[in-house]
Amino acid sequence: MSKILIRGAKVLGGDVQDVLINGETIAEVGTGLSAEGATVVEADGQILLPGLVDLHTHLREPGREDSETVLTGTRAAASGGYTAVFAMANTHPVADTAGVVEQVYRLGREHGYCDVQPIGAVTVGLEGKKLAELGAMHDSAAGVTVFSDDGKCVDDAVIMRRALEYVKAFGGVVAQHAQEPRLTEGAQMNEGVVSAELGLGGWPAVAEESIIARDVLLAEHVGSRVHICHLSTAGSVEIVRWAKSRGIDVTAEVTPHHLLLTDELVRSYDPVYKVNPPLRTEKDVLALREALADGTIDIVATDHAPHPHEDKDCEWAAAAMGMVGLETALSVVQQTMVETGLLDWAGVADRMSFAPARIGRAKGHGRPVSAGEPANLTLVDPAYRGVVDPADFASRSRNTPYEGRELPGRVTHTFLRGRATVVDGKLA
Ligand SMILES: NC(=O)N[C@@H](CC(=O)O)C(=O)O
Repeated sequence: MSKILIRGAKVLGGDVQDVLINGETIAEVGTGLSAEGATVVEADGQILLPGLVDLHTHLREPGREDSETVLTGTRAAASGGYTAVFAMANTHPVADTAGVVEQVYRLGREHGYCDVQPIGAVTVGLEGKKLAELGAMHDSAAGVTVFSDDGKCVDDAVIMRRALEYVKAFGGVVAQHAQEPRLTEGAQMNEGVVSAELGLGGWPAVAEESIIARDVLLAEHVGSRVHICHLSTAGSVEIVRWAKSRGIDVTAEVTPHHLLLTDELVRSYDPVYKVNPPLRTEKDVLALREALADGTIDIVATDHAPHPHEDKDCEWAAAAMGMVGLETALSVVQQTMVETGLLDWAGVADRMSFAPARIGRAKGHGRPVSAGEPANLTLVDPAYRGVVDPADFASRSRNTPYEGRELPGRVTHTFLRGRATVVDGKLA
Protein backbone atom coordinates (compact mmCIF):
# COMPACT_ATOMS: atom_id res chain seq x y z
CA MET A 1 0.00 0.00 0.00
CA SER A 2 1.29 3.44 -0.85
CA LYS A 3 2.06 5.89 1.90
CA ILE A 4 1.90 9.67 1.60
CA LEU A 5 3.01 12.11 4.28
CA ILE A 6 1.49 15.59 4.08
CA ARG A 7 3.96 17.56 6.14
CA GLY A 8 3.22 20.70 8.11
CA ALA A 9 -0.22 21.76 6.85
CA LYS A 10 -2.62 23.87 8.87
CA VAL A 11 -5.40 21.36 9.39
CA LEU A 12 -8.70 23.17 8.79
CA GLY A 13 -6.66 26.37 9.08
CA GLY A 14 -5.76 25.58 12.70
CA ASP A 15 -2.80 23.70 14.16
CA VAL A 16 0.16 22.78 11.99
CA GLN A 17 0.25 18.98 11.72
CA ASP A 18 1.48 16.09 9.64
CA VAL A 19 -1.02 13.72 8.10
CA LEU A 20 0.03 10.23 7.11
CA ILE A 21 -2.06 8.47 4.48
CA ASN A 22 -1.73 4.72 4.21
CA GLY A 23 -3.58 3.21 1.26
CA GLU A 24 -7.10 4.63 1.22
CA THR A 25 -7.12 5.79 4.81
CA ILE A 26 -5.69 8.46 7.09
CA ALA A 27 -3.32 6.45 9.31
CA GLU A 28 -2.09 9.15 11.66
CA VAL A 29 -2.38 12.86 12.40
CA GLY A 30 0.28 14.44 14.61
CA THR A 31 3.56 16.31 14.70
CA GLY A 32 6.95 15.02 13.63
CA LEU A 33 5.55 11.91 11.95
CA SER A 34 8.08 9.61 10.30
CA ALA A 35 8.37 9.86 6.53
CA GLU A 36 9.82 6.38 6.20
CA GLY A 37 8.54 4.65 3.10
CA ALA A 38 6.25 7.56 2.27
CA THR A 39 6.06 10.10 -0.54
CA VAL A 40 6.33 13.49 1.15
CA VAL A 41 4.15 16.46 0.24
CA GLU A 42 5.61 19.62 1.80
CA ALA A 43 2.62 21.71 2.85
CA ASP A 44 4.22 24.63 4.63
CA GLY A 45 1.74 27.53 4.78
CA GLN A 46 -1.01 25.48 3.19
CA ILE A 47 -4.47 24.65 4.51
CA LEU A 48 -5.65 21.05 4.66
CA LEU A 49 -9.39 20.61 4.21
CA PRO A 50 -11.64 17.58 3.99
CA GLY A 51 -12.28 16.90 0.28
CA LEU A 52 -14.89 19.34 -0.98
CA VAL A 53 -18.40 18.13 -1.76
CA ASP A 54 -20.60 19.85 -4.35
CA LEU A 55 -24.31 19.27 -3.94
CA HIS A 56 -25.13 20.91 -7.27
CA THR A 57 -23.16 20.08 -10.43
CA HIS A 58 -24.35 19.71 -14.01
CA LEU A 59 -22.25 17.01 -15.69
CA ARG A 60 -24.41 16.93 -18.87
CA GLU A 61 -23.83 13.23 -19.59
CA PRO A 62 -25.87 11.58 -21.01
CA GLY A 63 -26.96 13.79 -23.88
CA ARG A 64 -24.93 16.99 -23.93
CA GLU A 65 -21.41 15.63 -24.10
CA ASP A 66 -20.49 18.64 -26.22
CA SER A 67 -20.62 20.78 -23.05
CA GLU A 68 -19.38 18.33 -20.41
CA THR A 69 -18.99 14.63 -19.70
CA VAL A 70 -18.68 12.74 -16.46
CA LEU A 71 -14.95 12.48 -17.22
CA THR A 72 -14.31 16.17 -17.99
CA GLY A 73 -16.63 17.33 -15.22
CA THR A 74 -15.02 15.15 -12.57
CA ARG A 75 -11.55 16.26 -13.73
CA ALA A 76 -12.76 19.85 -13.29
CA ALA A 77 -14.12 18.92 -9.87
CA ALA A 78 -10.82 17.36 -8.75
CA SER A 79 -8.96 20.46 -9.98
CA GLY A 80 -11.24 22.56 -7.83
CA GLY A 81 -10.55 20.42 -4.75
CA TYR A 82 -13.72 18.30 -4.86
CA THR A 83 -13.81 14.61 -3.98
CA ALA A 84 -17.57 14.19 -4.46
CA VAL A 85 -20.16 15.89 -6.63
CA PHE A 86 -23.89 15.46 -6.87
CA ALA A 87 -24.89 15.37 -10.54
CA MET A 88 -28.11 17.15 -11.48
CA ALA A 89 -30.85 15.27 -13.27
CA ASN A 90 -31.48 17.61 -16.24
CA THR A 91 -29.63 15.38 -18.71
CA HIS A 92 -30.94 13.85 -21.97
CA PRO A 93 -32.51 11.46 -21.19
CA VAL A 94 -33.47 12.92 -17.84
CA ALA A 95 -32.14 11.05 -14.79
CA ASP A 96 -35.61 9.90 -13.75
CA THR A 97 -35.04 6.12 -13.77
CA ALA A 98 -32.75 3.68 -12.00
CA GLY A 99 -31.06 2.95 -15.34
CA VAL A 100 -29.85 6.50 -15.95
CA VAL A 101 -28.70 7.19 -12.38
CA GLU A 102 -26.77 3.90 -12.31
CA GLN A 103 -25.04 4.78 -15.57
CA VAL A 104 -23.89 8.17 -14.24
CA TYR A 105 -22.81 6.67 -10.93
CA ARG A 106 -20.74 3.96 -12.64
CA LEU A 107 -19.03 6.41 -15.00
CA GLY A 108 -17.88 8.43 -12.00
CA ARG A 109 -16.46 5.36 -10.31
CA GLU A 110 -14.75 4.14 -13.50
CA HIS A 111 -13.01 7.44 -14.21
CA GLY A 112 -11.84 7.76 -10.61
CA TYR A 113 -11.33 11.52 -10.33
CA CYS A 114 -14.20 12.30 -8.03
CA ASP A 115 -17.16 10.33 -6.69
CA VAL A 116 -20.37 11.10 -8.54
CA GLN A 117 -23.60 10.84 -6.65
CA PRO A 118 -26.50 11.20 -9.09
CA ILE A 119 -29.50 13.31 -8.18
CA GLY A 120 -32.79 11.84 -9.33
CA ALA A 121 -35.51 13.87 -11.00
CA VAL A 122 -38.59 14.56 -8.87
CA THR A 123 -40.95 14.27 -11.82
CA VAL A 124 -40.92 12.25 -15.03
CA GLY A 125 -39.01 14.16 -17.70
CA LEU A 126 -38.80 17.20 -15.35
CA GLU A 127 -42.29 17.95 -16.60
CA GLY A 128 -43.76 18.58 -13.19
CA LYS A 129 -46.76 16.33 -13.82
CA LYS A 130 -46.05 12.86 -12.44
CA LEU A 131 -43.66 11.69 -9.73
CA ALA A 132 -40.61 9.84 -11.06
CA GLU A 133 -39.62 6.43 -9.65
CA LEU A 134 -38.04 7.89 -6.53
CA GLY A 135 -38.00 4.60 -4.63
CA ALA A 136 -36.44 2.66 -7.50
CA MET A 137 -33.68 5.28 -7.85
CA HIS A 138 -33.05 5.15 -4.12
CA ASP A 139 -32.90 1.33 -4.13
CA SER A 140 -30.61 1.24 -7.19
CA ALA A 141 -26.83 0.83 -7.06
CA ALA A 142 -26.62 4.65 -7.18
CA GLY A 143 -28.49 4.89 -3.86
CA VAL A 144 -30.08 8.24 -4.72
CA THR A 145 -30.98 10.38 -1.69
CA VAL A 146 -31.37 13.81 -3.31
CA PHE A 147 -34.14 14.54 -5.79
CA SER A 148 -34.46 17.67 -7.88
CA ASP A 149 -36.02 19.01 -11.08
CA ASP A 150 -33.35 21.73 -11.05
CA GLY A 151 -33.53 24.00 -14.05
CA LYS A 152 -37.26 23.77 -13.46
CA CYS A 153 -39.32 24.38 -10.37
CA VAL A 154 -41.65 21.74 -8.95
CA ASP A 155 -44.40 24.34 -9.05
CA ASP A 156 -47.42 22.10 -8.44
CA ALA A 157 -47.96 22.16 -4.67
CA VAL A 158 -49.57 18.73 -4.64
CA ILE A 159 -46.67 17.10 -6.50
CA MET A 160 -44.23 18.84 -4.16
CA ARG A 161 -46.16 17.60 -1.14
CA ARG A 162 -46.19 14.03 -2.45
CA ALA A 163 -42.47 14.12 -3.21
CA LEU A 164 -41.74 15.34 0.33
CA GLU A 165 -43.93 12.57 1.76
CA TYR A 166 -42.28 9.92 -0.41
CA VAL A 167 -38.64 10.75 0.37
CA LYS A 168 -39.38 10.93 4.08
CA ALA A 169 -39.71 7.12 4.13
CA PHE A 170 -35.99 6.67 3.41
CA GLY A 171 -34.53 9.93 4.75
CA GLY A 172 -34.18 11.54 1.32
CA VAL A 173 -34.45 15.20 0.50
CA VAL A 174 -36.12 17.25 -2.23
CA ALA A 175 -33.88 20.03 -3.57
CA GLN A 176 -36.12 22.73 -4.94
CA HIS A 177 -35.27 25.13 -7.75
CA ALA A 178 -37.45 27.95 -6.43
CA GLN A 179 -38.86 29.85 -9.40
CA GLU A 180 -42.54 30.61 -9.77
CA PRO A 181 -42.97 30.02 -13.51
CA ARG A 182 -45.73 32.53 -14.25
CA LEU A 183 -43.87 35.35 -12.49
CA THR A 184 -40.76 34.67 -14.57
CA GLU A 185 -42.20 34.19 -18.04
CA GLY A 186 -39.78 35.76 -20.52
CA ALA A 187 -37.48 36.86 -17.71
CA GLN A 188 -33.91 37.62 -18.75
CA MET A 189 -32.31 39.11 -15.63
CA ASN A 190 -33.02 40.36 -12.11
CA GLU A 191 -36.04 42.68 -11.96
CA GLY A 192 -34.87 46.06 -10.73
CA VAL A 193 -33.26 49.33 -11.73
CA VAL A 194 -30.87 47.74 -14.21
CA SER A 195 -33.51 45.64 -16.00
CA ALA A 196 -35.70 48.73 -16.31
CA GLU A 197 -32.84 50.72 -17.82
CA LEU A 198 -31.80 47.96 -20.20
CA GLY A 199 -35.35 47.05 -21.15
CA LEU A 200 -34.79 43.37 -20.40
CA GLY A 201 -37.54 41.20 -18.94
CA GLY A 202 -37.29 41.20 -15.16
CA TRP A 203 -37.15 38.26 -12.78
CA PRO A 204 -38.63 39.45 -9.52
CA ALA A 205 -37.26 38.34 -6.17
CA VAL A 206 -40.78 37.35 -5.17
CA ALA A 207 -40.76 34.58 -7.79
CA GLU A 208 -38.08 32.83 -5.72
CA GLU A 209 -39.32 33.87 -2.30
CA SER A 210 -42.94 32.80 -2.77
CA ILE A 211 -41.92 29.24 -3.65
CA ILE A 212 -39.50 29.02 -0.71
CA ALA A 213 -42.22 30.26 1.65
CA ARG A 214 -44.64 27.67 0.31
CA ASP A 215 -42.14 24.84 0.45
CA VAL A 216 -40.91 25.38 3.99
CA LEU A 217 -44.55 25.34 5.08
CA LEU A 218 -45.14 22.14 3.10
CA ALA A 219 -42.03 20.56 4.66
CA GLU A 220 -43.33 21.51 8.10
CA HIS A 221 -46.78 20.15 7.34
CA VAL A 222 -45.45 16.84 6.06
CA GLY A 223 -42.61 16.60 8.59
CA SER A 224 -40.08 16.10 5.80
CA ARG A 225 -36.80 17.58 4.67
CA VAL A 226 -36.48 20.25 1.98
CA HIS A 227 -33.33 21.78 0.52
CA ILE A 228 -33.41 25.10 -1.35
CA CYS A 229 -31.09 25.36 -4.34
CA HIS A 230 -29.11 28.52 -5.11
CA LEU A 231 -30.70 31.13 -2.83
CA SER A 232 -30.23 34.51 -4.45
CA THR A 233 -32.18 37.19 -2.60
CA ALA A 234 -32.11 38.90 0.79
CA GLY A 235 -35.80 38.04 1.16
CA SER A 236 -35.12 34.34 0.64
CA VAL A 237 -32.61 34.50 3.48
CA GLU A 238 -35.26 36.00 5.78
CA ILE A 239 -37.72 33.21 4.98
CA VAL A 240 -35.16 30.44 5.59
CA ARG A 241 -34.09 32.13 8.83
CA TRP A 242 -37.70 32.24 9.98
CA ALA A 243 -38.28 28.59 8.98
CA LYS A 244 -35.21 27.41 10.86
CA SER A 245 -36.27 29.35 13.94
CA ARG A 246 -39.53 27.38 13.83
CA GLY A 247 -37.63 24.09 13.68
CA ILE A 248 -38.55 23.34 10.07
CA ASP A 249 -36.13 20.86 8.48
CA VAL A 250 -34.82 23.13 5.73
CA THR A 251 -31.32 23.58 4.36
CA ALA A 252 -30.13 26.03 1.74
CA GLU A 253 -27.26 26.67 -0.63
CA VAL A 254 -25.67 29.72 -2.23
CA THR A 255 -23.45 29.72 -5.30
CA PRO A 256 -20.04 31.41 -5.42
CA HIS A 257 -21.26 33.77 -8.18
CA HIS A 258 -24.15 35.02 -6.06
CA LEU A 259 -21.62 35.80 -3.31
CA LEU A 260 -19.58 38.03 -5.61
CA LEU A 261 -21.34 39.31 -8.73
CA THR A 262 -24.27 41.70 -9.22
CA ASP A 263 -26.72 42.59 -11.98
CA GLU A 264 -24.67 45.69 -12.77
CA LEU A 265 -22.53 43.34 -14.89
CA VAL A 266 -25.47 42.75 -17.23
CA ARG A 267 -24.95 46.29 -18.57
CA SER A 268 -22.19 44.74 -20.67
CA TYR A 269 -24.79 42.51 -22.37
CA ASP A 270 -22.20 39.75 -22.12
CA PRO A 271 -24.18 36.47 -21.86
CA VAL A 272 -21.47 34.99 -19.64
CA TYR A 273 -23.39 36.79 -16.86
CA LYS A 274 -26.71 35.20 -17.80
CA VAL A 275 -27.62 32.66 -15.16
CA ASN A 276 -30.57 31.15 -13.35
CA PRO A 277 -31.32 32.45 -10.76
CA PRO A 278 -30.06 35.79 -12.06
CA LEU A 279 -27.32 37.91 -10.53
CA ARG A 280 -29.02 40.22 -8.04
CA THR A 281 -28.05 43.45 -6.26
CA GLU A 282 -25.28 44.44 -3.86
CA LYS A 283 -27.78 44.31 -0.99
CA ASP A 284 -28.60 40.70 -1.84
CA VAL A 285 -24.92 39.76 -2.13
CA LEU A 286 -24.21 41.16 1.33
CA ALA A 287 -27.24 39.41 2.85
CA LEU A 288 -26.17 36.09 1.30
CA ARG A 289 -22.63 36.41 2.67
CA GLU A 290 -23.94 37.20 6.13
CA ALA A 291 -26.38 34.28 5.99
CA LEU A 292 -23.63 31.87 4.95
CA ALA A 293 -21.51 33.14 7.83
CA ASP A 294 -24.23 32.75 10.46
CA GLY A 295 -25.37 29.35 9.15
CA THR A 296 -28.78 30.39 7.85
CA ILE A 297 -27.43 29.25 4.50
CA ASP A 298 -25.84 25.87 5.12
CA ILE A 299 -23.58 25.37 2.15
CA VAL A 300 -21.85 26.68 -0.94
CA ALA A 301 -22.85 24.75 -4.06
CA THR A 302 -21.40 25.59 -7.45
CA ASP A 303 -24.35 25.12 -9.84
CA HIS A 304 -21.56 24.36 -12.33
CA ALA A 305 -23.52 24.78 -15.58
CA PRO A 306 -21.28 24.20 -18.60
CA HIS A 307 -22.44 25.41 -22.01
CA PRO A 308 -20.62 25.22 -25.33
CA HIS A 309 -19.34 28.36 -27.00
CA GLU A 310 -22.19 28.50 -29.53
CA ASP A 311 -24.87 28.52 -26.80
CA LYS A 312 -23.23 31.43 -24.97
CA ASP A 313 -21.53 33.50 -27.66
CA CYS A 314 -24.71 35.01 -29.07
CA GLU A 315 -27.13 37.83 -28.28
CA TRP A 316 -28.28 38.04 -24.66
CA ALA A 317 -31.88 36.91 -25.23
CA ALA A 318 -30.87 33.78 -27.13
CA ALA A 319 -28.04 32.70 -24.82
CA ALA A 320 -28.24 29.73 -22.48
CA MET A 321 -28.30 30.34 -18.73
CA GLY A 322 -25.49 29.14 -16.53
CA MET A 323 -21.83 29.45 -15.59
CA VAL A 324 -19.07 26.93 -14.91
CA GLY A 325 -17.92 27.03 -11.31
CA LEU A 326 -16.10 23.95 -10.06
CA GLU A 327 -12.59 25.25 -10.73
CA THR A 328 -13.06 28.69 -9.19
CA ALA A 329 -15.47 28.04 -6.29
CA LEU A 330 -12.93 27.80 -3.49
CA SER A 331 -11.10 30.92 -4.66
CA VAL A 332 -14.31 32.93 -4.77
CA VAL A 333 -15.22 31.73 -1.28
CA GLN A 334 -11.74 32.65 -0.04
CA GLN A 335 -12.15 36.14 -1.48
CA THR A 336 -15.73 36.81 -0.40
CA MET A 337 -15.85 34.99 2.94
CA VAL A 338 -12.36 34.36 4.32
CA GLU A 339 -10.59 37.55 3.26
CA THR A 340 -13.56 39.60 4.46
CA GLY A 341 -13.28 37.97 7.89
CA LEU A 342 -16.78 36.46 7.67
CA LEU A 343 -15.66 32.82 7.80
CA ASP A 344 -12.49 31.05 8.90
CA TRP A 345 -11.13 27.94 7.17
CA ALA A 346 -12.93 25.64 9.59
CA GLY A 347 -16.09 27.42 8.48
CA VAL A 348 -15.15 26.83 4.84
CA ALA A 349 -14.64 23.11 5.63
CA ASP A 350 -18.12 23.06 7.10
CA ARG A 351 -19.91 24.92 4.29
CA MET A 352 -18.08 23.15 1.45
CA SER A 353 -17.56 19.63 2.82
CA PHE A 354 -19.09 18.58 6.14
CA ALA A 355 -22.52 20.15 5.64
CA PRO A 356 -23.07 19.23 1.96
CA ALA A 357 -22.00 15.64 2.69
CA ARG A 358 -24.46 15.54 5.58
CA ILE A 359 -27.35 16.96 3.55
CA GLY A 360 -26.72 14.56 0.66
CA ARG A 361 -25.73 11.61 2.89
CA ALA A 362 -22.49 11.17 0.91
CA LYS A 363 -20.78 8.17 2.46
CA GLY A 364 -17.07 8.58 3.24
CA HIS A 365 -17.05 12.30 2.43
CA GLY A 366 -17.20 15.33 4.69
CA ARG A 367 -15.42 13.37 7.42
CA PRO A 368 -13.05 14.79 10.04
CA VAL A 369 -9.34 14.87 9.24
CA SER A 370 -8.44 12.14 11.71
CA ALA A 371 -6.97 8.66 11.87
CA GLY A 372 -9.15 5.89 10.49
CA GLU A 373 -11.13 8.17 8.15
CA PRO A 374 -11.09 7.79 4.34
CA ALA A 375 -8.29 9.94 2.91
CA ASN A 376 -10.47 12.37 0.95
CA LEU A 377 -8.49 15.58 1.31
CA THR A 378 -7.77 18.92 -0.31
CA LEU A 379 -4.66 21.02 0.13
CA VAL A 380 -4.91 24.73 -0.58
CA ASP A 381 -2.28 27.42 -0.94
CA PRO A 382 -4.11 30.54 0.29
CA ALA A 383 -1.22 32.91 -0.52
CA TYR A 384 -1.39 32.20 -4.23
CA ARG A 385 -2.75 34.94 -6.51
CA GLY A 386 -3.60 34.19 -10.11
CA VAL A 387 -5.59 35.54 -13.02
CA VAL A 388 -8.35 33.21 -14.23
CA ASP A 389 -7.62 31.86 -17.70
CA PRO A 390 -10.35 29.52 -18.97
CA ALA A 391 -7.79 27.87 -21.26
CA ASP A 392 -6.43 26.24 -18.08
CA PHE A 393 -9.78 24.62 -17.23
CA ALA A 394 -10.27 20.86 -17.20
CA SER A 395 -13.95 21.43 -17.90
CA ARG A 396 -15.01 21.01 -21.52
CA SER A 397 -16.75 24.40 -21.31
CA ARG A 398 -15.29 27.84 -20.75
CA ASN A 399 -18.30 29.94 -19.72
CA THR A 400 -16.73 31.51 -16.65
CA PRO A 401 -17.62 35.02 -15.47
CA TYR A 402 -14.14 35.37 -13.92
CA GLU A 403 -11.99 35.38 -17.04
CA GLY A 404 -9.20 37.90 -16.53
CA ARG A 405 -10.00 38.43 -12.86
CA GLU A 406 -7.43 37.95 -10.16
CA LEU A 407 -8.62 35.46 -7.55
CA PRO A 408 -6.81 34.23 -4.45
CA GLY A 409 -5.88 30.68 -3.52
CA ARG A 410 -5.05 27.54 -5.42
CA VAL A 411 -5.78 23.86 -4.88
CA THR A 412 -2.35 22.21 -4.95
CA HIS A 413 -3.38 18.64 -4.13
CA THR A 414 -6.58 16.63 -4.05
CA PHE A 415 -6.69 13.09 -2.68
CA LEU A 416 -9.54 10.68 -3.40
CA ARG A 417 -9.34 7.71 -1.05
CA GLY A 418 -5.60 8.22 -0.70
CA ARG A 419 -4.88 8.55 -4.41
CA ALA A 420 -3.71 11.95 -5.64
CA THR A 421 -6.02 13.28 -8.35
CA VAL A 422 -4.24 16.65 -8.35
CA VAL A 423 -0.52 17.12 -7.69
CA ASP A 424 1.16 20.55 -7.54
CA GLY A 425 -1.93 22.15 -9.05
CA LYS A 426 -2.07 19.77 -12.02
CA LEU A 427 -4.35 16.80 -12.66
CA ALA A 428 -2.56 13.55 -11.95
N1 LIG B 1 -28.18 27.51 -13.45
C1 LIG B 1 -28.33 27.74 -14.72
O1 LIG B 1 -28.31 28.90 -15.13
N2 LIG B 1 -28.50 26.75 -15.60
C2 LIG B 1 -28.71 25.38 -15.26
C3 LIG B 1 -30.13 25.05 -14.98
C4 LIG B 1 -30.93 26.13 -14.40
O2 LIG B 1 -30.95 26.24 -13.16
O3 LIG B 1 -31.56 26.85 -15.16
C5 LIG B 1 -28.27 24.52 -16.42
O4 LIG B 1 -28.49 23.31 -16.39
O5 LIG B 1 -27.67 25.05 -17.35
